[in-house]
Amino acid sequence: MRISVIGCGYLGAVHAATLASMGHDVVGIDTDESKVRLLSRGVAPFYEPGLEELLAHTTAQGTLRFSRDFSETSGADVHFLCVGTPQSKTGDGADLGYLLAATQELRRHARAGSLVVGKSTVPVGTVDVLGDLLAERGDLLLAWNPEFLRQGTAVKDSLVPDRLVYGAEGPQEKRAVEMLDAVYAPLLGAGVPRIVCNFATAELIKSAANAYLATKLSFINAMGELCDAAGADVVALSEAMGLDPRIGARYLHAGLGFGGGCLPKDIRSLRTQAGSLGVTALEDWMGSVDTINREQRARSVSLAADLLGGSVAGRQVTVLGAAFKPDTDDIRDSPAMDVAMRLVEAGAHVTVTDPKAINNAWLRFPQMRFETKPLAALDGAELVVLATEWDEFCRLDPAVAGKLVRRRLLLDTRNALDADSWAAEGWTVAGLGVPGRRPRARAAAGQPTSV
Ligand SMILES: NC(=O)c1ccc[n+]([C@@H]2O[C@H](COP(=O)([O-])OP(=O)(O)OC[C@H]3O[C@@H](n4cnc5c(N)ncnc54)[C@H](O)[C@@H]3O)[C@@H](O)[C@H]2O)c1
Ligand SMILES: O=c1ccn([C@@H]2O[C@H](COP(=O)(O)OP(=O)(O)O[C@H]3O[C@H](CO)[C@@H](O)[C@H](O)[C@H]3O)[C@@H](O)[C@H]2O)c(=O)[nH]1
Repeated sequence: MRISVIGCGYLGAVHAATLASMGHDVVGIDTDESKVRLLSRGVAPFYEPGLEELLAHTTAQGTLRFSRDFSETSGADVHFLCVGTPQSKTGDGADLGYLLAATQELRRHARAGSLVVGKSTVPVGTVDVLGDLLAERGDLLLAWNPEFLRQGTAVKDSLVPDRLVYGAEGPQEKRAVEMLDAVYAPLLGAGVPRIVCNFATAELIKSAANAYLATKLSFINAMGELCDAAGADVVALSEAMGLDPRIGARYLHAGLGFGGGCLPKDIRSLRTQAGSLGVTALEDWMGSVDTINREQRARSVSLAADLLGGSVAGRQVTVLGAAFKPDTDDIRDSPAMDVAMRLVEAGAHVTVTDPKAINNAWLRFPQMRFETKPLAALDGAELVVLATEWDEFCRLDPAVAGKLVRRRLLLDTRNALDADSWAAEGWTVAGLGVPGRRPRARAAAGQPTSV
């Protein structure tokens, strides 16, 4: 099929490349000239494992191209809206300005009978607003197909998704579903489940999924606070809980909490939606999830001060990690950068290192020093803070690191390192929710776990 993808950021570029790899003829449209220039050469404008190979292949074989010119959408049968819906500057709701602008442009160029499909994450009711905009044309179809990919595994998540959700309604429903089935034929053929529902349900499925993940994370982090107060160990607690298949171990990893361009803004948007629709229990709930999450950043900074004898002022602190999670260069609402900034504000001299996110971070945070090599970043540190659990940091040799630092103090905010081996090299290791820090227990399948 001929497809246009409007908005080629972390979501759209991956979506465009994976659709092209499935055999579709795809044009990606973005207003950002530098992004379009890079993508057109088959170069990814951000770090996402597997994307560059896919882009290089599909642009070279001619099934994928990029443009700033909206008129290029006129040949497409299906258009995917993938522009940003960031938190609005005036409140916690979503800023729909990019989505409205893109829809208006598309209305001018899309050919009769083509299908407009939203993938951006939106507050419930947005599709109706876009539907009204498109209705002025009278010959375009509309569907909503929220996206669930995660950065860092976005290519795999797009090629092997857990499910496909189609929001479709009214007299257009049958045709919209047929067209989406044709787009996703290889995935459906491989057995990916498909759920067809109305617009409001499709919008809310996406919000609910992110809110649930965030809830799980804030729950375990609140339990971590309780563990700190009670002398218990949240790592063992989480592991034991996660072995119950009704609970599951994923998104139960306690530590610094969640960040990124999705979960934080999406729970705030859901909070606003719940408030405006009078569901105050959910509004309060989302508020608590957000508050607990933010508290992990403050707790980390106060633990850093405790480790340094009460204050970080004037101390040399190395923060391992800038990205909001491993395997991405994205620093949007990054817990790591938040902690680094709070340490700077408390008077510390902060050096940050990250395998991929330094280029995004150094322009925005001139108050700190950046190093691309972790060993160089450790030089002279009085405290090391692990804030993003990149493999490269988890593999650091505590003996080698110990020779570079001034003091062997480690705050592992992700509870990701093997505390025993660091302690064996003379390091004092602290973490969130692990007051009497013990090594992480790893349950072997079928064997009893002792912690
Ligand atoms: N990042 C993810 O992992 C992910 C996953 C699922 C859903 N989402 C949702 O997808 C949407 C996009 O997120 P993102 O992370 O890709 O954002 P992003 O900021 O990385 O990308 C948005 C892109 O849209 C472009 N753009 C803005 N206005 C435009 C216009 N009028 N016409 C064409 N292009 C325009 C921007 O230049 C940018 O490249 C959001 O609603 C987000 O919540 C994101
Ligand atoms: O056990 C865990 C798992 C994750 N995180 C943190 O949670 C945040 C979000 O992680 P993840 O969900 O893997 O990344 P995203 O790429 O933000 O993906 C989320 O947001 C996307 C955008 O809406 C959705 O499409 C995905 O389904 C949803 O997982 C990161 O800061 C992680 O460090 C933890 O602290 N502990």
